[in-house]
Amino acid sequence: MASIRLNGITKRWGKVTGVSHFDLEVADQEFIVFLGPSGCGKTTTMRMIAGLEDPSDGDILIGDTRVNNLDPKDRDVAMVFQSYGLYPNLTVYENIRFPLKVRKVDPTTHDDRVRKAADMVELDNLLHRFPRELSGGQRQRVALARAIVREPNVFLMDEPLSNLDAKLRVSTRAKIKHLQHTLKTTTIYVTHDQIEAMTLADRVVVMNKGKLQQLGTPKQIYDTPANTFVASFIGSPAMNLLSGRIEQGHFVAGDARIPAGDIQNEGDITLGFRAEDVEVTLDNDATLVAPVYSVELLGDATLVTLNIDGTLVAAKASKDFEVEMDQQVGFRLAPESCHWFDAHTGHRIDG
Ligand SMILES: Nc1ncnc2c1ncn2[C@@H]1O[C@H](COP(=O)(O)OP(=O)(O)OP(=O)(O)O)[C@@H](O)[C@H]1O
Repeated sequence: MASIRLNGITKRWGKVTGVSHFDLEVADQEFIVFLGPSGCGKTTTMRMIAGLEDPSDGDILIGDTRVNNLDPKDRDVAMVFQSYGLYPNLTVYENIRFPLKVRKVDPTTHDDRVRKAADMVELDNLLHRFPRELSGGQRQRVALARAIVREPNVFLMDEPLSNLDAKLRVSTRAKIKHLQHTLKTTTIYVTHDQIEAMTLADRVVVMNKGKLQQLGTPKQIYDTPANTFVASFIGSPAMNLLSGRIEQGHFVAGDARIPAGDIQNEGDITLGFRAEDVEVTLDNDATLVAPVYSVELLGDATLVTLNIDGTLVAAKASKDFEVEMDQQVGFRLAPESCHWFDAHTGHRIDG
């Protein structure tokens, strides 16, 4: 078991900066997810922790050891990738056993360890098969078992679910969460899927353009996004963002006027609010009225998109809410559900 510390990690290739001054402390046994769009530096950061990439600046510590100069094999981390990386000519059993042979682990323990790891990912009756005889989900479970069998200090997982179909992704996600809970191995998991991040992580690291945007529990990131990037990246649908200004206690955008509560910042501002915090209504006394742009039945709710002065705004209504396209519907938003962001920097303003 181990903690991980990144102090001012930077990675440059010539003029390209992949990761910039990145600081992070991961507690022993913690499950950390790196989340961000393609190219934000998630994989590069993870590869530096694994030792597959040298940082241009900064220190990496696993436990109390500075590992910058250690080879990957000496860092005691096990990686699981999107592409499973299995040996096609070895059976499932031998694939799982492989890291034990490479590390010259006492051969008398191999059988026990392989079977235990296979059992954890429910592969115990497929041990004789070859990778070509397995489904994608089963192959990914072999890759997981091969990481587990080593009993490493740290798991590094890079988009391990990306090649699986939607249903398998959900069940394998639950398996990974359960495994980490059982094994209590410090884990860093890379994804661009915010649902994966929110469901798996103890804490999420949101990244953009090589920089850390916010570090927090899924709830902190969802409830108090640090800036408009995080606000627009987390949640499904993402937070609505409207540009406008504060005038006499109201947020004003075009003809729209929304009560703004206690916010003091007169002038340009960005208003953020979540779809589930909007009340759509057919009553006459709504804050404002706007035409319906689209209606989507989600099963447990109806997603109504309104066109507020050219900006599309998502609102979640009950599953029984019936409304037609282009119909005018009312919109209400409680001031306590408003998030405020600086119009220029995008940083959160606490009202
Ligand atoms: N060997 C390299 N040489 C130059 N630039 C690189 C190299 N590897 C990565 N980059 C750049 O560094 C940035 C971060 O890349 P990285 O692979 O870490 O992103 P990512 O967040 O993992 O993206 P994805 O989700 O697409 O895998 C990108 O702009 C990428 O083009």
